[in-house]
Amino acid sequence: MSTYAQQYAQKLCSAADAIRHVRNGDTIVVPTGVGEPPALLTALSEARREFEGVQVSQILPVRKYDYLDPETAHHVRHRAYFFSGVTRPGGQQGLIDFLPAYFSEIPQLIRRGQFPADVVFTIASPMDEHGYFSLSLAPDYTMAAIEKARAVVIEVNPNVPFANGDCHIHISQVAALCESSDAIAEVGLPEIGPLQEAIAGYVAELIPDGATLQIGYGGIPDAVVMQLVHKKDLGVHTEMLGDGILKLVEAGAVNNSRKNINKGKTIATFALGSKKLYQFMHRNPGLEMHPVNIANDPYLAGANDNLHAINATMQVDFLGQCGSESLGHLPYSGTGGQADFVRAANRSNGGKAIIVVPSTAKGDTISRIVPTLTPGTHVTTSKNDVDYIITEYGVAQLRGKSAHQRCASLIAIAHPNFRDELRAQAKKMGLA
Ligand SMILES: CC(C)(COP(=O)(O)OP(=O)(O)OC[C@H]1O[C@@H](n2cnc3c(N)ncnc32)[C@H](O)[C@@H]1OP(=O)(O)O)[C@@H](O)C(=O)NCCC(=O)NCCS
Repeated sequence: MSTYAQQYAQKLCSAADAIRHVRNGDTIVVPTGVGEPPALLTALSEARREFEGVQVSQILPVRKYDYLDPETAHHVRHRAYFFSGVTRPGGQQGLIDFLPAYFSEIPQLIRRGQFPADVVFTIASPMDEHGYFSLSLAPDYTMAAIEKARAVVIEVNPNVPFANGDCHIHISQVAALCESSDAIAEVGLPEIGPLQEAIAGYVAELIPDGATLQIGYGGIPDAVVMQLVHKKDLGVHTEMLGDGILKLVEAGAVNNSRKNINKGKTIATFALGSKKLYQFMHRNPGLEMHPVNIANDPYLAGANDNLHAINATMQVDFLGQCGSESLGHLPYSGTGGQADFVRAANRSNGGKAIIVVPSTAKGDTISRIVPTLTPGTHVTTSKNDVDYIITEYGVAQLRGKSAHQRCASLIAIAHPNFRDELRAQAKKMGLA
């Protein structure tokens, strides 16, 4: 038996035993989305009443674990870097606190000790012959937390791909490990209707052959990629690797040949999609998974010419300020990498920062283009960063434009039912 295999055997235990590395008052850092380790979080949930003051910090939890029970929050409590469907109700009721940050800066906040990281719980691929595991599904802020943590506890699952990049941990760095074999959770592509198609059509017109893409989170960015399958020589430098990007690779639209950095490689920091996507990641020389301080760094991503960043928002005011993460004061998601990639695209030669938004919400009863953001709205993309806003009625290009010009361009792409009212408001505000 190799020394690595011996260490593996010594550290292997049940999930119930592995979680005993957690002490009262600890913060456990868990990777984004499907990087979460279900067996460890289930064991923590079962034993939660035996702990006091433990926090779990994560972006986008996928499964609903019992530790989220508000009755036991003084034992184990979630603290969100970004809300998902399972944590949003708790966030909106004030039961789950959140940590505002740019995704690219979470590793730095962890390294500086401003975001605590005492223990890491992560899913991992099986170990290779050199003693390494791949944290391919989400190296994001997890690699920084591993440097800082007292104990790294991993859940080894044969369904986790062994991907390339800076996403590996050695057996010598692991305090304990357990094994599981459940399928990795799958997240399908959203339904694409006429509205999504219309917005995606405008976006596709702005993207030239040879562009490098960042595709954001939400229904419309996914719809956009379907209209890019006939483009040529596209590159990918993104935060989230999803099935949309896989479709572009399969269609031959992506070859990364015209990137200025990481030529020939697709770059991402977490994956969320189908089993097929996870299999595509396995030992794929055309893909590298990197920590988010690399993947989302605006200077690095923006070193690629023609970087086109496509992200979604929920509300846009007359200056172009985007509220992409809350509904008024109620948290909905988080900043994620939106501002990172808007800034990256603004730095890139020939780049474009594109924000997509349906013109209305709630069955055409609410305009998403508004004179001022709803009080309490968290601003995700600022007026100085915003560039293209696209609705199903067209494109408003805002960067370099005055307040009056921005207001007129945004009203022109608002839903027709709201345009007169918005013009009247603009007059009152001295913007028309
Ligand atoms: C904005 C964001 C939440 C979009 O996700 P989405 O699922 O496409 O969001 P939707 O536009 O469908 O809106 C979500 C819900 O809020 C409602 N909503 C949106 N805007 C609204 C508004 N202005 N007023 C009232 N309700 C609104 C929608 O109706 C929808 O409700 P429903 O689920 O009951 O239908 C998501 O893109 C995000 O979190 N962005 C910030 C992070 C980011 O961009 N990261 C990029 C790198 S991956």
